Amino acid sequence: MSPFHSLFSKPAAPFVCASDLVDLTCIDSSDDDFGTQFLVKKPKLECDVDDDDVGTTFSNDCAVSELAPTSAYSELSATPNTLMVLTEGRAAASEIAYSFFDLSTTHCTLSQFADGPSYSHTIYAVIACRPQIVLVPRPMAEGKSKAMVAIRRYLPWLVIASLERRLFNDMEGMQLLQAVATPAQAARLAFILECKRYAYAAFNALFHHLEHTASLTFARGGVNVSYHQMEGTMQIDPGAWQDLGLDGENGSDTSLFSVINHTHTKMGSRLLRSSILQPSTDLNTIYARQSAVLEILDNEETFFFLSANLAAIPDIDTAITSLIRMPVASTAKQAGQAISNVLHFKHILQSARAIAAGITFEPQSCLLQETIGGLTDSRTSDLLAHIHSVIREDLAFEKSAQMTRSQRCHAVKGGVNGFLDVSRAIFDRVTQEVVELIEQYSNETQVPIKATYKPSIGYLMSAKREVLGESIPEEFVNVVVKKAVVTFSTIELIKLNNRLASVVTEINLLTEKAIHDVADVIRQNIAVLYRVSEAIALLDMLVSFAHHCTVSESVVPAFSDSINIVDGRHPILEALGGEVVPNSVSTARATFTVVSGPNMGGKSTYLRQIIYLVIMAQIGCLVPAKSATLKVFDKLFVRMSNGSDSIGGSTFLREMHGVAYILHNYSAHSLVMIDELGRSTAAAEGMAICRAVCEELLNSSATVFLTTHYLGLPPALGVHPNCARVVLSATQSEETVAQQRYKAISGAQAEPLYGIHLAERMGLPEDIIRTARAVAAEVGYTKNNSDTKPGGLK
Ligand SMILES: Nc1ncnc2c1ncn2[C@@H]1O[C@H](COP(=O)(O)OP(=O)(O)OP(=O)(O)O)[C@@H](O)[C@H]1O
Repeated sequence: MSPFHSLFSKPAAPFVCASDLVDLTCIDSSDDDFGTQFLVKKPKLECDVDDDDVGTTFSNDCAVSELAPTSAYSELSATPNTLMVLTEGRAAASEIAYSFFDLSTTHCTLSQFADGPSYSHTIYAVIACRPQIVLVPRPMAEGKSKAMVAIRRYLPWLVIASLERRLFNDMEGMQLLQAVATPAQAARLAFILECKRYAYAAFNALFHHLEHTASLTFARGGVNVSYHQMEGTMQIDPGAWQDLGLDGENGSDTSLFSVINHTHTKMGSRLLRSSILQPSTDLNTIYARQSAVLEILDNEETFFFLSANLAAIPDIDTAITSLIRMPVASTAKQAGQAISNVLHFKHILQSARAIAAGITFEPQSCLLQETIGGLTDSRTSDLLAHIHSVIREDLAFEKSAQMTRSQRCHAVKGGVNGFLDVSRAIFDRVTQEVVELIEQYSNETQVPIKATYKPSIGYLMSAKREVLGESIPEEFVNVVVKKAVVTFSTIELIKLNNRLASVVTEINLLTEKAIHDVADVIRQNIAVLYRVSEAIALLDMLVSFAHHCTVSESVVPAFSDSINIVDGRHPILEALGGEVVPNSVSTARATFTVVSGPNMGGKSTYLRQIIYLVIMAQIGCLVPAKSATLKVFDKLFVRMSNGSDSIGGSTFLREMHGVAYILHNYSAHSLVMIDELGRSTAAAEGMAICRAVCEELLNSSATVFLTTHYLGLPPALGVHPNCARVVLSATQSEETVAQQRYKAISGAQAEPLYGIHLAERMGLPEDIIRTARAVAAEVGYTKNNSDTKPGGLK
C-alpha cells in the first residue's frame, strides 16, 4: 500500500499551503534502483477552507453543500510520484490549464482548454492523470473558484494544496520551458503554446516548486515535455472508471487492460494503459494503428521475433529519469549509479537496434516505418560509438547485485586510466582470495560450502544445515540458521570483504571520472532516447494488439455514424473461459436502445460488451466480433447498477449525482450507458425519474443504451421513432432458461416474469413464492401480459 494512502482516504481533503504540506524530496530507494518517491507530510488542517463557503457558489447552495462530502465517485488510487499544477484564466470564459509531472518517467504534460460550467474537461483531466497532489494558486484555493467547487464536489478525496500566485508567471514559464525541454520539443511547444499563457504559468509554478521547494534538479534540455490535446481523446467519465475497472489499477485480472495486455515492456504497458483510459477520437491515428497491426500479423516471423525479444528491453523512461536527475557524483554510491546508467543506455541502444534488425519485411504502414526510424535513428549509432570509445563493447547486461558490481568494476576499457587498471587488478586478486578461502573452509570441514553475496555485507558462506550438523566450528561468526540453510562468515572473510568494499569505492570514483564525458553526451542527446522509448512503447503495444487476435478471433472495425456489431463477444468473459453467447448491436435506425429482460439475463453484460468494443476500436485494436462498424465517440458516460459501493452516502443520492453529471455534459457524439436507472427509490418515483431522463436523452443525438426492469418503460418509450428495443432471453420459456440465456433479441417482446422463477430456483420457500405470484397477479402482472401495463406500475 502506498505510504500516502491515508492522505487519499480522507473523505474530504482540505486546502493547505504547499509549503506546509509537502516536502517533495527524493529518496533513492536502493543502490541500483531508479525509483524515487515524493515524500508527503500530513496536511496541516489550520488552512482549511470552509466547506459551506465553497458550496455557496452554486445556485442550489443547500443541496450542494450537503452533497459535497459524498461524491458520486469514489476514490481512485493516485499514480505514485506525480504532481499536477492547475490554474484557471481570469477572463469570463473558463480557461483551464494544467501541468502534470511524473517523476518516475520525468515526463511533463501541459494542457490548456476552455471548459464548460460543469468543468467536465477539468475533472476528466485530473482523473486521467490521477496525481498524488494537485497544486493551485492560493486565490483559487481560497476564493470561490467554480472549478475548485466542481473538483471538490466530484473528487472530494483529492489532496489539494496552494502555491503563491506570483509563481504562476507565464513569461518565466516560457523561458523555463525553452531551457528544460529537449530542443526539438521546445521548438514544437513554442509553436503549440503560442497563445496558451496559462499553460506556461502552470509549468512555471510546477518547476519552481520541484526545483525550489522539493530541491530536485533536472538537466537543462533533458526533460520530456509534451502537450495534451484535449480534443484528440475520448473523455471517459468518472463513473465509468470505477464501474468498469478499465485499467486494472488494483491488479485486477478482470479489467479490459489485463485481458488485452500482452505487452512485454514497461513502456508498452504504460502506453496501453493510457490508451485505454484516453482512447483516440482521431480516425487517422486509429486507422494507422489498425494497418500496422495487420502488417505485423501478416509477417509471422517478425511477430514471433518481436514477441520473444521485446522483453529484453528495460524501462527506458526510468533510466532516463535517473540520468537527467543524476547529481554530480560525489559519493561512491552515486558514482556506482552513474556507471550503471551508462551501461543501461549501452544495453538499451544495442537492444533497440537489434529489435529494428529483427523486423525483416519492408513495412508499408507509416506508423511502423516511423517506429523503425525511431529505433535506427543514425544518432543512436553515433551515441553507441561514443559509449564504446570508453566502455567495453563485450559487456553484457547483468541483473544480479554481484554481477552488477563486477560489471561496473570492469566497465571501462583497459588503458584509459592507469590507476583504475591497478585498482581493478586488486579487486580481481581479492575476489580470487575469497574463492580460495571458501574452498579452504570446505576442505577443512569436509562440508560443501557455497559463497553467497549480499550488497550490504559482501560475501557470506552458506551450507546445508543437515550436512553441517549441530557443532558449528568456533571460527564461524554471524551464524544465521534459516530453515535448512546456515549462513555464516569468518573474521578472515570479513577482512576480505572490507578490502573489496574499499577498492570498489575507489574503482567507482575512478570509473565515474572516466565516463563522465560519455554521460554528458548521452544527456545532450536525450531526445534520441525519448524517441527510442516511444518507438518501443508503440511497437510493443501494436504487437500486443496482434497477439490478442491470436487468442481471440477478431475483426478490424470500420467506422461510420452508427454502431453495427454482428455477433460481438464480451472480451473479459471470453478471457475468463467458459461459453460466451455472441450478441449483435445496431443503432442504425435508433440512437436510443432500451434493454430489458429477466434477472441474470445478461443486460449489464450486453452494455459492457458494447463499451469494451468501442474502447478497443478507438485505441486501434481489433475487436471480438464477426463484423463491426463503430462510431467514434467523444465522451463515454457509464452508470452501472453494480458499480463501486466503496463510498459513503445514499445509493439514490449517488445515482442522481451521476445522472446529473451525464445530463450536464453529454453531447451528440457521446455514448451513454445507464443500467437500471431509478432502482434505488420507490418504484413509482424511480420509474418517473427514469422516464423523464429518457425523454431528455431521446431528444438528443447521443447514442444511449438503458437497461430497465420497469416492464412498462420499453413500450412507453417505444412510441419514439428514435427508440429501439432489445430484450435479453425473451423468447425462452421457463423450461429452456438454461439453453437460450443471454441472447439479445431486437424488437418488442412479451417478457415473462422470471424474477419470481429465479427466486424459486435460488431456494426461497414455496409459500413465499406462492404469495409472491399471488401479489403479482393482484397488481396486474401475469406471465405474458406485463407489457400491457403502461408505466409498469399500478
Ligand atoms: N452473453 C453472455 N455470454 C455468457 N455469459 C453471459 C452473457 N451475458 C451474461 N452472462 C452471464 O450472466 C451473468 C449475469 O449477467 P448480467 O449481470 O449481465 O445480467 P443482468 O440481466 O444485468 O442481471 P440483473 O438484472 O439481475 O442485474 C454474468 O455475470 C455472466 O456470467
